[in-house]
Amino acid sequence: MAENKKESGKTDAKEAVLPPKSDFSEWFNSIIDIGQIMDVRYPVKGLYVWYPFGFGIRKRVYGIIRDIMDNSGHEETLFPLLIPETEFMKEADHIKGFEDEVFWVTHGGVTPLDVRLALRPTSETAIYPMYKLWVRSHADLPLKLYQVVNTFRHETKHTRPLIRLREITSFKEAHTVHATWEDAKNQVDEAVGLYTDIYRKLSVPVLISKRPDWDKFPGGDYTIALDTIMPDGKTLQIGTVHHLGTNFAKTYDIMYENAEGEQEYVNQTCYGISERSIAALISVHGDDKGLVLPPAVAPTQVVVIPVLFKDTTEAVMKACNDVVSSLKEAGIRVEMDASDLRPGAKYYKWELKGSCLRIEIGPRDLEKNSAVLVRRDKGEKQFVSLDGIAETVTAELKQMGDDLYAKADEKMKSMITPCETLDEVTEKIKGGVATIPWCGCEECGMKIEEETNASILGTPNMDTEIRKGKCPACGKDAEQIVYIAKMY
Ligand SMILES: Nc1ncnc2c1ncn2[C@@H]1O[C@H](COS(=O)(=O)NC(=O)[C@@H](N)CS)[C@@H](O)[C@H]1O
Ligand SMILES: [Zn+2]
Repeated sequence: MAENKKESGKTDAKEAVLPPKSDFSEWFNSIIDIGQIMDVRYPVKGLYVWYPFGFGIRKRVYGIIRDIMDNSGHEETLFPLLIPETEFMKEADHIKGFEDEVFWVTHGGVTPLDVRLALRPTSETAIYPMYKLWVRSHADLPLKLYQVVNTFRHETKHTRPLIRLREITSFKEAHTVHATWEDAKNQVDEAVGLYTDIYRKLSVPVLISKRPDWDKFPGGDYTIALDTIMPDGKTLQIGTVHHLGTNFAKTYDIMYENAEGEQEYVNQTCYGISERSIAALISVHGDDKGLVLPPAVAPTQVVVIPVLFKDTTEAVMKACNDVVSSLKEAGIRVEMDASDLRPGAKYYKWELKGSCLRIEIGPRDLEKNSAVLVRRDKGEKQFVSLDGIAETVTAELKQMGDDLYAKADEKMKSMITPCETLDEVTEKIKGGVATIPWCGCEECGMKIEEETNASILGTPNMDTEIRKGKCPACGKDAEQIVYIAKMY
């Protein structure tokens, strides 16, 4: 699809002006549109349409996710979308957690269905009846499957593209089965590590915490969550890992014969990531000019722009074509922009689209066998030799991914403030995350959330965060701290 031709209905980049990133909410809504990520005009609330450019980012993000899942003993599969009410309504806590959110199919054509079918909000109740048929002995364990599907949740809170959808189009859910509680705990820890690796490849820093009991997954034992801090200081939950214990095994009667020949309930985990991963990378790295995409997921990593003058056009075009071919040979996603746009308009267009590097070549560069290279995140001009340009660019792209992570990680850490009183917390969560001691009892937790009008994300998953102090709700000695923030 030619970029500068006005597509039917698309907001032309020149017309719509991107608000400054400091007005994050408006910036995000605008970048989704003029950055050609998703079209929000689909006539069903909470459902959005991927533009091809946005889908190109999604394809690479989920390529990274699949690569990490496939190389850590998981197998990908696919379960049905529709779940019979009889199966869906089996696990009491799970039902309570999802009954307000589930969409039901009640008719086949004009014929009412004798059993209503749920559109999967998540797939435990589709998968676990099959796990009961598949798991027989400890030799079948561990079973580690995942799928990337669309799921449906009738979200009542404010829906938002990529952040809170009613059709979650990119729901990667893993469901594992183990012989013991300890094996499942080890899998939870492995999954947290895999998610951390995924987000490191997206250059997105994460806060890892154990959710308080009142916020764990419905039907689970405990939940470890990965959050990131968005530019407006609110946190976005971008991954969750749940230890399910034997809860679902007892509900769905999933048993295995142990080495002593006895029947035992299995222990399970499940863990999910959605297109919030894309919301996070767009939000954390973007700037006033538009998208800043980590090279690993940018549809166009390099744009080559010829600087043309009448008498040197042929030589410059040849040099540019040579650069494009050598970068393509090195596996780099490169485009040449030889359109008749003015150079300034070209820079604007490719900066908005988040291409990582711009290479300009004009007659003066040719005389020195060099080119001008400009990195999207830094903006400075570098003069590089045309010799070995593919190696130079490959190294620069790697460096950019590392630098984006380091910069975002430093920024996130600067947005976390240790506090002693709830008034301090209420102040600090306007621009980030507060930490405060907590005695660990639910009543105090509820009181802290109420007084600060914010959420307890949970206790840091790393022991490094131990800080002794007094629980602000009851004054007792507290051995742990909690993260508190406004959440999306
Ligand atoms: N409405 C939504 N829109 C976009 N992403 C969502 C939405 N609801 C949840 N998510 C994302 O999906 C992840 C997994 O969802 S969940 O409810 O926490 N966990 C599960 O459903 C478990 N079955 C693990 S797959 C969440 O961490 C969150 O990042
Ligand atoms: Zn307390």
